Amino acid sequence: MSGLAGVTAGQSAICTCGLGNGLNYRGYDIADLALKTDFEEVAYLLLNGELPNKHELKMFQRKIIAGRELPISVKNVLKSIPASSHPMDVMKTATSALGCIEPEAEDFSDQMDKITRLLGAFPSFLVYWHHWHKNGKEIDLISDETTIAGYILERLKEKKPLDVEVKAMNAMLTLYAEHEFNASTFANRITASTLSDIYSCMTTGIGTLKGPLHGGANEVAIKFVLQFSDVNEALKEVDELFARKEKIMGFGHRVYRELDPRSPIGHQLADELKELETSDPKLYDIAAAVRDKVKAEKGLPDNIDFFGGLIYHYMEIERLYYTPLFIMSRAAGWAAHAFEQRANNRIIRPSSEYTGPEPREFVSIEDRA
Ligand SMILES: CC(=O)SCCNC(=O)CCNC(=O)[C@H](O)C(C)(C)COP(=O)(O)OP(=O)(O)OC[C@H]1O[C@@H](n2cnc3c(N)ncnc32)[C@H](O)[C@@H]1OP(=O)(O)O
Ligand SMILES: O=C([O-])CC(=O)C(=O)O
Repeated sequence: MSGLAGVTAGQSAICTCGLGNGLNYRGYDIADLALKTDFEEVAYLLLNGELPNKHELKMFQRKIIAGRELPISVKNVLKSIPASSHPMDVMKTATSALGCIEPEAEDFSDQMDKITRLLGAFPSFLVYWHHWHKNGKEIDLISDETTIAGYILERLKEKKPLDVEVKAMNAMLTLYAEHEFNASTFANRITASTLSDIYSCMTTGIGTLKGPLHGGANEVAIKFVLQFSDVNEALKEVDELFARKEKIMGFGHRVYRELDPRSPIGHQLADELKELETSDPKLYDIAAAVRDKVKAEKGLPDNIDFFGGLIYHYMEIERLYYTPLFIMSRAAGWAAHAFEQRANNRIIRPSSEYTGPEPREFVSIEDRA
């Protein structure tokens, strides 16, 4: 039970990992959702329990679009965060700042409005901070672009994204949107169980997601792939890592011992993106060779983060922005779990097995050796 492995820590109707084809959101297969919907449909599904009809989707998208503009005080906070900060810390701080200015009602009656606003605001936090610090300019956050995927790409790169990029971004947002009791969702649920506000749930999730054993793995995975000039060099380094018993980020999973059902979709997206003029297809070959060797020799499957890093690299997105993109998607899952927890709440407070000293006499500081 180290790391709570195998412990069922509660009930949830949101997602199953390992049943059916491997991953379902509210009963729908991840492959259908990732390749046949926009992320907004998936976010709506997670938050409301059902897929939206056309009218419901339009209303939801409208609210997200309206959530893109930020209060001046949040913009000022973003300007004051140094360019050297980790973008995950930027996201966490901006989320807190917005929560100070637009707090959630104490009875949570506006919880759906608050998360819809945040789904609009999360991309704005990143693009506003990015352009202020990297290009010295204040970017206009208002846009008619209907999808979050298109908005992120258009505003980050300041040009119209290609269809293949928007398709891949939409799919990535969907693949990352929800994953049962993973560490960040569970942490967010604990915060919800104390009846804290939605911004605190989100910042809890962000802080937990940042670590390289969880969301931060994709940043490390692409760094690993980029250091090699060919497949042989990469495979030699894998042998050396095996010999030193070091972990390779983007491999292994607590739940999926054979296959992460998101990974084949990631392979397909990377395969499509490697054909872009700006892409280096050799990186795909290196990643695929490492994937096959680690699986064949250690039995470890690549998780979504291994090819996830490559997909974002092919879209020419800065490496340290990969995990912030994860927030923009997983926020829907976190909120669905926070709402579910609130609807049937008991504070989450497990027990620990004590391994410290037996009860003993107190010795005052004058008498201590
Ligand atoms: C979206 C996501 O968050 S997906 C996860 C992203 N994280 C990563 O990719 C980080 C790298 N992977 C890991 O650290 C782990 O596999 C985790 C954190 C994902 C899962 O941890 P656990 O369930 O505790 O895995 P566990 O430690 O039981 O691993 C089983 C065995 O595989 C080995 N192993 C697990 N992952 C890796 C890896 N990435 N590279 C090399 N060996 C590994 C472990 O050392 C262990 O070996 P042992 O039995 O000889 O001690
Ligand atoms: O479920 C986990 O432990 C990690 C993961 O893949 C995710 O959060 O998407």
